[in-house]
Amino acid sequence: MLAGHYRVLGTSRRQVASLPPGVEQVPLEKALDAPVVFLTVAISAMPGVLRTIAPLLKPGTVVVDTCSVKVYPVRQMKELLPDSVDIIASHPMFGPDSAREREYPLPIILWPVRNRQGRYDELRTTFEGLGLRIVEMSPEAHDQEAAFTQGVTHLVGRVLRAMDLEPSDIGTLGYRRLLQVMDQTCNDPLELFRDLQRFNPSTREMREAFSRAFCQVENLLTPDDRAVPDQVAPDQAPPGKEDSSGGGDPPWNGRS
Ligand SMILES: O=C(O)C(=O)C[C@]1(C(=O)O)C=C[C@@H](O)C=C1
Repeated sequence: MLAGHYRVLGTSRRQVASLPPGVEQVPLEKALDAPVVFLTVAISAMPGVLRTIAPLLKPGTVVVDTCSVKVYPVRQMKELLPDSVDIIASHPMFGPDSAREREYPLPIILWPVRNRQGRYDELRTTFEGLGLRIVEMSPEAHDQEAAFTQGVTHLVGRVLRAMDLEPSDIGTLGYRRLLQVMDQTCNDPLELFRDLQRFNPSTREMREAFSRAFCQVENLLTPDDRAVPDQVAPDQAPPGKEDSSGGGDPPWNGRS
């Protein structure tokens, strides 16, 4: 996204075979010479990466994290980066799969953590120029809201995958959308799922609310359903739906 407008240098411990167009792979020290350094590493890898880069950063550099949770990496950056560098927290609310859809202006969360050089507004304007929708939100507010939006989506996606759901010839539109949620979330590394749930202080509350809601919905079935026979007696079944096999569940269960 940025490569059309800026010189983008990327660094990695391994040689990256297919770089995005316009991105040049360089050694770590050279990448850290850039005026703005984006960290695109796993949430759980942040402390290690910050310790590695801290002594190499030049005064005045702006460090921008892109983690999917915000309270934890912001605390780590404040603790581990030198006072001479500025810090911006960001979370692009899209990734390689979702960015392709582009159904709406893609949102990016931004928050100026330390803005002594005053470059925050410049970055904001750059992202706006790229067509992104800027949402300014504190790390705490982000994590609370993201737990009940992105966090619950990844939880449901992993639960559906654990059920071994498969595409079906008679799949309804809703079912196909469920499979999309499953595929999109499980296409991300398991590490992202674990980190999203472990490092966001609000995801436990979300998972508890999810379990309670699941039980609540199950309970919708119990009291009344006890009055409804599991099997529909042949004389109650609609014409042509009699169970002639003499056993087993009839295909029609009285619900449409
Ligand atoms: O596009 C994708 O593949 C994504 O999974 C992107 C996705 C998500 O939709 O949860 C994953 C991580 C980022 O924090 C933001 C968005």
